[in-house]
This record gives sequence, structure tokens and C-alpha cells, in this order.
Amino acid sequence: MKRILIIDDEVNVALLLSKFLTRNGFDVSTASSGTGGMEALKNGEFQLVLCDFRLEDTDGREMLRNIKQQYPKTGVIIITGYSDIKMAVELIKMGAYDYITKPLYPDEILNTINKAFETHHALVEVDEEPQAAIVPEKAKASKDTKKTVFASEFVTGTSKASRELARQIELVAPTNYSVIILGESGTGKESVAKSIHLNSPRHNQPFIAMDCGSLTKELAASEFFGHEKGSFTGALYTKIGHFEMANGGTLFLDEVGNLSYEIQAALLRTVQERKVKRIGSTKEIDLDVRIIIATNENLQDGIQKGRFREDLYHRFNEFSIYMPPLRDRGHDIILLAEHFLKIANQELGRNVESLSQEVIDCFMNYRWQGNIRELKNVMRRATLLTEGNEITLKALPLEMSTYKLSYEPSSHSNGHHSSTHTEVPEVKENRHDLKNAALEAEYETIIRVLREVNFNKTKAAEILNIDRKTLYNKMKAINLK
Ligand SMILES: Nc1ncnc2c1ncn2[C@@H]1O[C@H](COP(=O)(O)OP(=O)(O)OP(=O)(O)O)[C@@H](O)[C@H]1O
Repeated sequence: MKRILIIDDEVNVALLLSKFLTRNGFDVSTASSGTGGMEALKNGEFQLVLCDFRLEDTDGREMLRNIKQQYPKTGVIIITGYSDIKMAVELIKMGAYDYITKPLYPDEILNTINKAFETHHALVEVDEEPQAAIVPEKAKASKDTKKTVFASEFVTGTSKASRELARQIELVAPTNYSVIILGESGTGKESVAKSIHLNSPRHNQPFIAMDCGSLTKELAASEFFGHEKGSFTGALYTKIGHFEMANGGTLFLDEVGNLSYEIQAALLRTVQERKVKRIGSTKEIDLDVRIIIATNENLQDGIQKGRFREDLYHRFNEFSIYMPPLRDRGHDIILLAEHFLKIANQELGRNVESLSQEVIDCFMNYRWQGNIRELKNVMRRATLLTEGNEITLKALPLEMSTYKLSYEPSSHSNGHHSSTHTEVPEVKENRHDLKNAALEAEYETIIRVLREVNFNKTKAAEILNIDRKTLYNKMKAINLK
């Protein structure tokens, strides 16, 4: 029998909770003070303690500390009077399994308790395994590697905006809060979602990213909830949905603003009930998934126009993070550029060392509509095009060189400004010139294909459907040979 101890000095609350949990099959005892609670723990074995944060003789923090010290295997859920993210972080860091806020909703309590028991059960099993010492170590090593690899790929930045972003990630990561990440395309929303996951207690569970922007109405339900073989025409195999895949971990939903109203309703139901059923199945699967969503449009606007459900928005919006556009991240632009230069050097077997002052000026003043993703592409391409040690304006896309003509170099331009104009490739100032656009597209395609085939020109020519000689000529024309 699963044993629970409720510690609450509001006797009526304790009694009601006790009755409700007993009806649901638990063996429940109650205590009305901290001292009484510790006494009860001494006399009986409890797997779980539900403890009110405010007690007459002590508080939840103190109780948690004592219980964790004396009964480390006992799970603790704290009941608090109000939702306070700082406190949630602190309690979870101290080892609380979770916390519930008042007013108490029976379903929510039961869900949290059931989840806690599942985890508790798993822990006991690991402890009792003969190779217990090896299993957790292995698990720890792999999750630590994941974290380390990600940390080496993620540039935190030093600008005010980046420091604030880092602070918010640190604050929300350890909790179970749903998070909305708002920001322009390419600002790093998915990277931040991953960072939250990897810094949360779920870090060794799956992180599943789902691009809702590309989902058709027909496919969406299947993608979210999965389906059984034969449940509709075309369902040739059983498919596991993204909710199920992410179970225990984090589900990241990108571009949620594009989901149809029906799917939004189904999503809300699943999130509320914490259960999922594959299409064509009657079996309900319990879910424990943290949801992080991203959008580059204003969801409030979607709500007003009746395109996005307000209840779903509030369900997701337990915490929101605003991603700064790259152009507002000051010197981070250069830190990121240098980071991408290092990666491109490794990928392309190059040894390009730095950016010229003109390139730095251009980067600091450019609009970066594609944000970090655009910078990453620009750096990859510039590294490929650079023969010497330093990336110069010549290696930047036409669009950027043209853009350069419209900005005033910043004060740290080092006096090299006058020479830059001779280095700028011949481009028309009209950015919408169709010929430029066509050239640009051709350029991008050639580089992409060359990379895909590891710079094998015969293969590249085949894919591009041109003869080798034409490819050579084109490569020469764009400085690639
Ligand atoms: N802080 C960072 N450090 C290094 N690379 C980053 C960082 N943030 C984002 N990137 C890289 O920039 C690219 C775009 O990032 P990401 O996909 O997270 O952006 P996004 O805002 O989710 O984009 P979209 O709106 O198009 O879905 C990715 O290749 C990612 O690896």
C-alpha cells in the first residue's frame, strides 16, 4: 500500500485531503504540526509527505531539509498558498519532488501524487539493482556529456539582453512551468528551450521538438497523439505521437500560432488531463510532459482575431521569455561570429583566424533579419570563400555588401574605412534587382550542393544538372576556385 503523510495545521484541509486520498487507494496519516510530522515519520514508513509550507512551529523549507536529511528516500510535495517562481526553484533545488499551490484541485493533486509515486518506484528499483552503483553513474555520464556538448555549442553572450536571458533560463529551468518563448525567426528560441530542458530535473529524459508551422490539418493529430495501424486509410503502421515520445521529458512546440482551432482544443484537453490516446486506440497513456512553446508572432493578436484559444495561451503562459533580436545584442554579434568561424573551420578543414574591422563594422550595423541563423550561414559561407587568414567584405553576401553602403562605420573602424570601398565587389545598389537575386540564389545553391557532396565537383555537377566545365566556370566567377 502506498503510504502518505499529510502535514497541515489547518485540520479541515488535512481531513478533506486525507479522505480524498484514502478514497483513491492510499494509506494516509495526518499530522498538524512540524514536530508532529517528524514524530509520525519516526514511527512509520512513508513514501510520500504532503507538507504545507506555513506551519505554526516551522515552515516547509525547514521540514524539507529535515526530511531529506533523515529520510532521503521519502518524496516531499510542498503545498503553498501562492505561486512564487523563486520559491518553486528553491524548493525543487532543495529536493522537493514538486509543489502544489492553493486552492487545491483534486485532479491536480492526484496527478502530482501519482507522478511522484512513479518516480519513487523507479528510484527504489534502481537502488535495489545489483549493479546500482554502475547504472546511475552511466546515466550521469551520458547526461553530463549531453549538457557539456550543448554548453560548448551555446554562446551565452555578455550583452545586457543576454545576461537577462541567461538569468531567466536559470530561474525557470528547474521548475515544471510551461514556458512561452517569443521572438523573431532565428533568434535561438529552440536553443533556449533545449537549454531549459538540459538544466531541468528532466535533463536525462527526451527533448522532443515539433515544428507546428509545417503541419497540415490532416497530419497534426497523428503527429501529436500517434495512431494505431489501420485506424484510418493510409495508417499502415502504428505511429507513436510526439506527446508519447516526450513522456517524462520536454515537448517543444515551435510556431504554435499556426495550429488549427480543433487541434488547439485537443492539445488543451491533453495538457489538462495529462493523458493521451493514440488515434484508433482506447488505451489511455499517462503523461508527464513539460511543454515549452515558441512563436514569432504575437499570440495576443491571434487571440483577439479568434485564431488562437485564450485558455490554451494561459495554460502555456506560466512563464514567458522574450528573445532579443540579434541586432540588439551588441558585441554578442562578434562573439557569435567568432564561435561560428571556429565551427566552420572545423567543418571545412580551414584555418581562417579573424574578421576584418570592416566586417566587424558591417556586422554591428546590419539588420540581421534572419538573426543568429543568418549569422551562422554568413559565417559558414565567408569561411568557405576566404583564402587568407582574415574574412573581408568580399566574402560577405551581396545583400550585406550593399547594405554596407548605407551605413556609417562605427567609431572603432580603425581608419581602414577608405580602403574598404575598393574591396567591395561590384554590386548594384538596388537591393531588389532581380539579377542580383538570381545570382544570389545560384551562388547559395552551388555552395549548398558542394557542401552536401563534400566538394566532389563531379557529383555536384550531376546534382546541379550542369556539366563539370560550367560548374568550374561558375565557381571561378564567384571566387570559389
Ligand atoms: N546562443 C547561441 N549560440 C550558438 N548558436 C546559437 C545560439 N542560439 C541559436 N543558435 C543557432 O542559431 C540557429 C537558429 O537557432 P534556433 O533554431 O534555436 O532559432 P529559432 O528562434 O528557434 O528559429 P525559428 O524561429 O526559425 O524556429 C541554430 O542553428 C542554432 O544552433
